[in-house]
Amino acid sequence: MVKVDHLTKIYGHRFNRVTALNDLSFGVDAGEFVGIMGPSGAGKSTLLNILATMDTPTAGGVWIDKTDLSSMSKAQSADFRREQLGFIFQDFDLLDDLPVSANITLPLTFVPPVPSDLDDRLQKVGDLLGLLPLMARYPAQLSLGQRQRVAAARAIITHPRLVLADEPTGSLDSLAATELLRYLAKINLEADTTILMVTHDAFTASFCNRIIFIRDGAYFAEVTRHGSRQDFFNSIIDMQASISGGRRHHVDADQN
Ligand SMILES: Nc1ncnc2c1ncn2[C@@H]1O[C@H](COP(=O)(O)OP(=O)(O)OP(=O)(O)O)[C@@H](O)[C@H]1O
Repeated sequence: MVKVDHLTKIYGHRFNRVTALNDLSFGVDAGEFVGIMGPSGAGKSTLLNILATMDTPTAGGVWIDKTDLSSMSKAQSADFRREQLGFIFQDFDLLDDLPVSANITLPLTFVPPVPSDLDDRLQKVGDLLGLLPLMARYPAQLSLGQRQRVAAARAIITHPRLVLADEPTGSLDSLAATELLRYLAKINLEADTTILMVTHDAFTASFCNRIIFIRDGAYFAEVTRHGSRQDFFNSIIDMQASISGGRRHHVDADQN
């Protein structure tokens, strides 16, 4: 589904060069919920920007469902972004003047023709994300967690091949974060949506099926969930400790 192939991104010129991504390769299968972790400056945002077709690599390439991102013009990239990708970012980006329902359907009403099954899709994502009672409200009348669920609904109403999430729980308290993560796991399972999520947080990452760790722009290691979420959480903490050369300390995944 996603192939990141020897991806390198160098910013700046000559005396001021920063290698943000350094020959990074990995793959993601359809239906996976993959987390990307790594220390600050590891290249996570750079990777996400390239996957989102917002930036281009210096070398190497990315394929999403057999589409070579480098083969597209700017206009094609914009269409690809709108039609094939869904985005969930930390600061929701909802339009204050539109009710929840119109915020969710925005990616489908923005560029005509509006699909004939718009109401049906709205009903389905509203149901999936527990938003049906909130459809007539405006963003200002929602909690932060509810707003982020609206953003998640908006991200999947187009039936994207891939959802890219950047610290989606960053603005939420732990209760709202847990709720959102349960919904993301549900989207992954029930809507059969492939999700790639960048996060610093081991608790957030423990809702994924697999975590890819990057350091200094290069692949470092990965951890796959086999047993309980608590075990997976502990493995993530271990790997975070080893990536930063520190010692591990386990805490309870549900009290983090
Ligand atoms: N536009 C840019 N120009 C020059 N250097 C950049 C630019 N964007 C990022 N970098 C550098 O590239 C490296 C990777 O940055 P990136 O933002 O991808 O890391 P990150 O893993 O997302 O970090 P964080 O966890 O702190 O958000 C860093 O050294 C950063 O300073």
